[in-house]
Amino acid sequence: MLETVKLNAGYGKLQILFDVDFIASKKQIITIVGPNGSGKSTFLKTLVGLTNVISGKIIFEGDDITRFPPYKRSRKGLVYVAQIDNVFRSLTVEENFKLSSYNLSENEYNERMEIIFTLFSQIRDILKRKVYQLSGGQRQMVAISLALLRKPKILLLDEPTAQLAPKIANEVFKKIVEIRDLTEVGIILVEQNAKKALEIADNAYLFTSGRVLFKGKPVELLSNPDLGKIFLGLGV
Ligand SMILES: Nc1ncnc2c1ncn2[C@@H]1O[C@H](COP(=O)(O)OP(=O)(O)OP(=O)(O)O)[C@@H](O)[C@H]1O
Repeated sequence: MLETVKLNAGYGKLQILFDVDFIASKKQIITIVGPNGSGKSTFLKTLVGLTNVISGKIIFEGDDITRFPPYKRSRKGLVYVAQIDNVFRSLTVEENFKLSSYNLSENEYNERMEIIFTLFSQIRDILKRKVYQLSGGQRQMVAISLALLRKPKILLLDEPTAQLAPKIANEVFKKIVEIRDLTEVGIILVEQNAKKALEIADNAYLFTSGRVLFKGKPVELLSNPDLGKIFLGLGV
């Protein structure tokens, strides 16, 4: 469904990603792990059109979208949730929803909100609250809900559990699993919290220095002493 072929990309002339071959499908969680600075976020940004592609291809649902502007990719269903500043903090939760849905009919809006309320039942109770009053976990749930409002086919999550307490982080991971199981959405998950993110994944990638060092089943990564210890600090 989404594929990159020998993708080379970076910022201006600075190349960060080298020959990245990658595949993601609907109803799957693909987790990308790797040390700091290995290009994980840059890869997500490249998928949504925020970096400079030097060569290679990005294919989404049969279309070559390598040169598409970001808005076209989003309209096609590639929706990115940034690590920080992913919500308007001075607005209420409901105002954030309304702003993100300006192009939806009332029916479409209500339909999608029902899905969101099913997945995130507590959102109903915080609709009138300003985002800056919410906990980190609630804020992250709102950010993911806003992305779901845009009817993604593939959701790109950049460290959704960053700065969250372990218990709250676990709730976010649970929600990510529910999104996979209850919708058709595919999820590409970039995480520092490698162990947990690999445990919920269907497939895994390990990036180092902008290259794919490993791709395969997460259990192989979790149980590989060299990869786990050296790159992920898993202590296996
Ligand atoms: N806007 C930018 N302009 C130039 N270089 C950048 C920019 N953003 C990131 N980089 C560089 O790209 C490299 C990869 O960074 P990236 O954020 O993609 O890594 P990462 O694997 O997501 O790291 P982390 O886990 O620390 O978030 C780093 O060397 C970083 O300094």
